[in-house]
Amino acid sequence: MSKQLTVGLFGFGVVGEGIYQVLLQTPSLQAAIKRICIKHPDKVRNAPADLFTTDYNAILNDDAINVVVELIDDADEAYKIVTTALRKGKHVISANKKLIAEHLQEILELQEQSNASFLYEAAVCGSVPIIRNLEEYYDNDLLQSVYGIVNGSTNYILSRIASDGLTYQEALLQAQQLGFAESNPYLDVSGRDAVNKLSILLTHAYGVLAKPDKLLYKGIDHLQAADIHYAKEKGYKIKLVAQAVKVGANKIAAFVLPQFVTTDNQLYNVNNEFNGVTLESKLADRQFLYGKGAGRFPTSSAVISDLSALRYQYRYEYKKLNSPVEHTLTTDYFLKVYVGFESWADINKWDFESIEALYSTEHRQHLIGLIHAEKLAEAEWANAENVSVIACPEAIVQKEALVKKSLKKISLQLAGVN
Ligand SMILES: NC(=O)C1=CN([C@@H]2O[C@H](COP(=O)(O)OP(=O)(O)OC[C@H]3O[C@@H](n4cnc5c(N)ncnc54)[C@H](OP(=O)(O)O)[C@@H]3O)[C@@H](O)[C@H]2O)C=CC1
Ligand SMILES: N[C@@H](CC=O)C(=O)O
Repeated sequence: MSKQLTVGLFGFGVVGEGIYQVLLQTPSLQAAIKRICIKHPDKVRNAPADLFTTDYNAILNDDAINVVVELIDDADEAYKIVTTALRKGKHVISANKKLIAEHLQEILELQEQSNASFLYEAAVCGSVPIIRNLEEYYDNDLLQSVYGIVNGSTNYILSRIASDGLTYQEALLQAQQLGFAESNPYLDVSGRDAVNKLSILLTHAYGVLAKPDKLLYKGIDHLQAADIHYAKEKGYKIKLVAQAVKVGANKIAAFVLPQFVTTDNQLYNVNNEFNGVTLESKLADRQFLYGKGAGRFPTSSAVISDLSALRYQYRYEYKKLNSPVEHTLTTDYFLKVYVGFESWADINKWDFESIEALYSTEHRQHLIGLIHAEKLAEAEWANAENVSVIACPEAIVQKEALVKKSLKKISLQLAGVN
């Protein structure tokens, strides 16, 4: 890599403008932005007008630009930019988890051919250096689980509702105003952003390439006041948790669900836009990474770290994709879940292996039961607006444990459900 990094920047929004400001104030990085490509030329910008263009080729065809930093909010256009830049042999840094999760395999092949680096630390957990940690430090055979809060907006919303009594709409609006939410916040609240990040984590943790739509996920958009109330009563917090957990020899259970978190779980104290990831490994036991997961400067810090890594020709080696110990995803396990609903017609009780508790009030009911992960993933009822699904604190129940558990199981009849 030549001494000077000459950067073509795509996007001048929350993160793009942050990078511009940080680079101006950090000459030691020896990285200068030569052009900035944006979408709307008429917007007022806090930077000289002659830097801006709406023409991709002003960056992609400029041989003096050796690094493309892609920070736009349109994953389809980002795909075109990133793949063209790699084909042209430019190094690429991106924060676009949707693009990465959906196209990683193809981009890896391109990267191989072009010999350029493609780095994306900002795409998962903002300022928290989770990707490089998984890539460089943890062996996939020793890593038992990776679980945590990987979306800042939903954590902000849930925190503000629980601690300040904001409504869901008020809290979401604040997350948008503070620059945490995606341009389309449905990506955040539906759990899609978190599952995109989980898909990326699976590659770096276990060498598993899994498209996000193959993974079980639910968001926080169907939670109701009664669910928040139940959590408070029990002393829990509700968090949107992404998990990749070994459930058998080289088999990984991976999903994103709202979850009741107990006070002894480190995630309990991860609030607002902060993210936190717990890594469990055979030798080290439990380790915890914590930091801001969204916002202008936390996200910029990860992009800057990638820029500076280019100085020493850093590339992800994807060692675990080539590891002799191959890990695969499984959906053959059970989940202990809380399900809130209005009437029995809203759900299919026969999908549950067992129901161990049932509570009814005038307006809303909820049950706690065991359901096979595949059944939960396929159940249409579980996506209905008036149905909330929340994982219990110890969510995963393996098949082997179920045999013992069934001795204690309270049947549908005993729970009063016919
Ligand atoms: N905000 C955050 O905390 C984090 C964001 N990210 C990711 O970073 C990326 C950027 O997010 P953020 O800065 O928040 O988004 P913003 O919505 O704030 O900014 C998006 C920028 O992209 C530009 N843009 C959109 N489409 C095009 C296009 N076709 N060609 C050129 N420019 C385009 C917009 O141009 P214009 O200004 O003209 O409208 C705007 O400058 C996203 O992928 C996001 O998921 C990742 C981690 C954290
Ligand atoms: N919208 C995302 C931004 C960072 O990835 C989030 O809230 O986490």
